[in-house]
Amino acid sequence: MSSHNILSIAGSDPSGGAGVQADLKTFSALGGYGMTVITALTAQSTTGVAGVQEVPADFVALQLDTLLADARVDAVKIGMLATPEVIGAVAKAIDTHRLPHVVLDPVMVAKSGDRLLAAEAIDVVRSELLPRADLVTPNLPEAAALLGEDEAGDLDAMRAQAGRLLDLGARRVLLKGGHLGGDTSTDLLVAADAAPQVFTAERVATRNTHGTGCTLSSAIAALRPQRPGFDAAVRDAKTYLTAALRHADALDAGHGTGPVHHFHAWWPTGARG
Ligand SMILES: Nc1ncnc2c1ncn2[C@@H]1O[C@H](COP(=O)(O)OP(=O)(O)OP(=O)(O)O)[C@@H](O)[C@H]1O
Ligand SMILES: Cc1ncc(CO)c(N)n1
Repeated sequence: MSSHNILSIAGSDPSGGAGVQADLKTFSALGGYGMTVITALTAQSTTGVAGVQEVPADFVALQLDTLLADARVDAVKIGMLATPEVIGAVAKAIDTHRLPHVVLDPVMVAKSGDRLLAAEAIDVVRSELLPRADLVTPNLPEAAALLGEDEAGDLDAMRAQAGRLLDLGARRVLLKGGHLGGDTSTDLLVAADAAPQVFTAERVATRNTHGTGCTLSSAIAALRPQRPGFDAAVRDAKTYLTAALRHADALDAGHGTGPVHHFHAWWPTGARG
């Protein structure tokens, strides 16, 4: 197979730092061919979200069915979903089209604090999407919201919460510890049928972290078809993200929380698979 088709189902971020724009840059940098189904437009910059225009669920379904009637998709990244109706349309497409390697980033709130998912939709993510995803990648606040618990404050609490997310029906969970602080940035991968794995990277000293979550989940989706399993895809995706964070300060894309840099000259060609 010459290339892999990677589908992003997500919202648009005009600043190019998050959403489908970040996803496409990531797919390209890692040797995938990117496709998109857009769930919402945001009016957004590095300083915040000024507005959200949701795409009607039947039009999300039409985008999915039109694309998937024609094209093979090798992995899927799901990001911003906005409404319960859109979640329903995406869940249906996963079943109807038997989508492979589904990576669910349960986006709820932007770095700026603005809501990207209706509060009443959290229950629907839990019941409709968690069991359909091959990997779900919550940050600490998202895991807490899905569980209806307080945020984990250390690695032990992360282990316990990741286990409870498996109990809710998730197949694999990558619980991202970026919000814990400290000198390192530690994420925990758990699955029902494998020992937990800890992925630790140096914490990059930058305020430009807009789109880290989008980038990580997209990198995992892009790499999964090129790797033997999710653990190898997560390991290499984290390496990619850390490098993209290291290059973030070279950009000049706004005055707030700037984006990470998908500059692939530094990504070793041999590692692209
Ligand atoms: N300064 C940093 N240096 C290195 N890695 C980081 C840094 N900040 C975050 N990360 C890593 O980036 C990934 C995503 O981080 P985080 O937990 O903050 O996700 P997020 O809140 O979902 O991001 P987003 O707001 O873009 O959705 C994780 O692997 C985390 O460990
Ligand atoms: C469209 C979009 N998706 C996801 C995020 C998460 O950071 C964002 N800020 N904007």
